[in-house]
Amino acid sequence: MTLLEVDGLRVRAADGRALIDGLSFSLGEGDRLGLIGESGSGKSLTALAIIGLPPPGMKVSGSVVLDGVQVVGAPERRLNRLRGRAAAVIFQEPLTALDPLKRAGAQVAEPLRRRRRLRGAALRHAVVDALAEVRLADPERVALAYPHEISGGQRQRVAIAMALACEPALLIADEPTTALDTTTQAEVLALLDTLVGASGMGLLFIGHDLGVVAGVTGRLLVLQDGRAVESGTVGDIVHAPSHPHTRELVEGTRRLHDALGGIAR
Ligand SMILES: Nc1ncnc2c1ncn2[C@@H]1O[C@H](COP(=O)(O)OP(=O)(O)OP(=O)(O)O)[C@@H](O)[C@H]1O
Repeated sequence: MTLLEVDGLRVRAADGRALIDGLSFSLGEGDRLGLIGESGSGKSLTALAIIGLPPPGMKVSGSVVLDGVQVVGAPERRLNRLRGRAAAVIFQEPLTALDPLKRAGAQVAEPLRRRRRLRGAALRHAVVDALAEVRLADPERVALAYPHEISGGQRQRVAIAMALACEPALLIADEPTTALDTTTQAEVLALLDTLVGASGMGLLFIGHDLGVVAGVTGRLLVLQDGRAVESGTVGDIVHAPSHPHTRELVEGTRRLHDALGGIAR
């Protein structure tokens, strides 16, 4: 079944500029798609439009059907029921998702209470289990910590636990590792890969680094100035990029890998 069908999506700024211009793609249940493009190409706006949360003043048109529901123009009540369950988002900066004034455990508890109707001791156990599932070494301690008391990597794991607690059909990961150091980035990517694989949820993985995006998805959509310029499998795109912008992305990644290889030697 189709989980997400984006058709002719257009997002305009308040001054009328087209920031997303006629974007179309679809994702089936359990599918993975990488949305790749340079900074400002419209990746985050696409994610926000999918969950019906465009920045204030922007005008969205076209069609986004998420889990059978038309998101564009839907009333807030309908969207609220859809968010979390149909699609949950992990943002680049985990502090976007976390409330600085609430302990991590209390924040993970919210979706568990709502989605699985857990209460009391069962809820407390489920919170610790959810934190352990994202490989937090000391889940009891993390549950009692405030966001500023844990590291960036731990915060992102808590944000992932919150997203997964919603048991979404689709996980949208918007540059989830960009703010992390390289080692933590690799660990969090491997974790996402494992958890998404185990749950069978769909994944829309957004990034600017071809090496990172290709590590978790087999299919790519390349975005430039709000338009899709190329799509295909990672193999096709890496070996025979057809659009000049895609060629630049591939060349850029090759140069970086060569340079890093040089340092390692
Ligand atoms: N709240 C906003 N108000 C006005 N313009 C915005 C807003 N958010 C994004 N834009 C503009 O929309 C365009 C696309 O932005 P978007 O954040 O989707 O890019 P991106 O590809 O996610 O970039 P990055 O990789 O840097 O996060 C950019 O030109 C940006 O300046």
